[in-house]
Amino acid sequence: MSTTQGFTVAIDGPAASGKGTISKAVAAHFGFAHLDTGLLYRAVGAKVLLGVDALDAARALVPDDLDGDALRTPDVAQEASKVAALPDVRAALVDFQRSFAARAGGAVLDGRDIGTVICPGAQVKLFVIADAVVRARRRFEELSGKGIDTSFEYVLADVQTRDERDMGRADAPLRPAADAVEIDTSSLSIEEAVAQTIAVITAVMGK
Ligand SMILES: Nc1ncnc2c1ncn2[C@@H]1O[C@H](COP(=O)(O)OP(=O)(O)OP(=O)(O)O)[C@@H](O)[C@H]1O
Ligand SMILES: Nc1ccn([C@@H]2O[C@H](COP(=O)(O)O)[C@@H](O)[C@H]2O)c(=O)n1
Repeated sequence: MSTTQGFTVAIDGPAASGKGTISKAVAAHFGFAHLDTGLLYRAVGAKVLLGVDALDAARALVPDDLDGDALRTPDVAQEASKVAALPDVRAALVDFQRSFAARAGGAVLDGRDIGTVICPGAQVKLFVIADAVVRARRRFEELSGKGIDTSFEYVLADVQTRDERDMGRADAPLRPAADAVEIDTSSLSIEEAVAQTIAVITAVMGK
């Protein structure tokens, strides 16, 4: 393939599986733009916690709402996964994600339904998984490192509850696209996971 115009990499997977870390590194490697679509749902969830109606919040979302460590807490994550089960909220966020994917120069989007619903025509689809205890340990260490007061048990419960809700919802449930390549990061270093992903993308670009 001689151009990256409209080249889309869709990376889905359960909570804290490493998809954001991989996406950022891959975007930097290829010079693609990156959108962490979980931030859209987290931003809506954070507004709901402040008393705003979920659909109003989704419709009024602006890029500035997607910044800040305050969106990274387990409480906001839980609310994000509740609002993410509302079809109207999901529908309100589709155009923004598809416009991002279509931008010139290539794009990486990570989330839960990128390969199945948002960008079913993506040139590369990955499904990143890892053991739940490994994921919770990594996320707990990340949050502790940022000074966020939580416990491993609380983080594990957050990850497991969200996975169940995300897989069980009727609209755009978390699942791999039929043509997704699975990457299990349980016993991979970040460098190994990124290298595997770059190899998959490079192989597709060379076709
Ligand atoms: N292969 C790996 N080895 C060790 N730590 C990792 C690995 N991949 C990711 N991590 C760490 O695990 C944590 C979760 O990773 P990351 O934020 O990329 O997951 P995510 O799937 O994007 O999460 P979310 O569902 O919240 O969007 C981070 O602290 C990250 O540095
Ligand atoms: N494409 C997406 C992305 C995210 N969600 C929901 O948001 C929650 C938070 O996402 P993180 O990636 O930041 O963990 C997640 O649990 C999902 O409920 C989604 O539905 N679709």
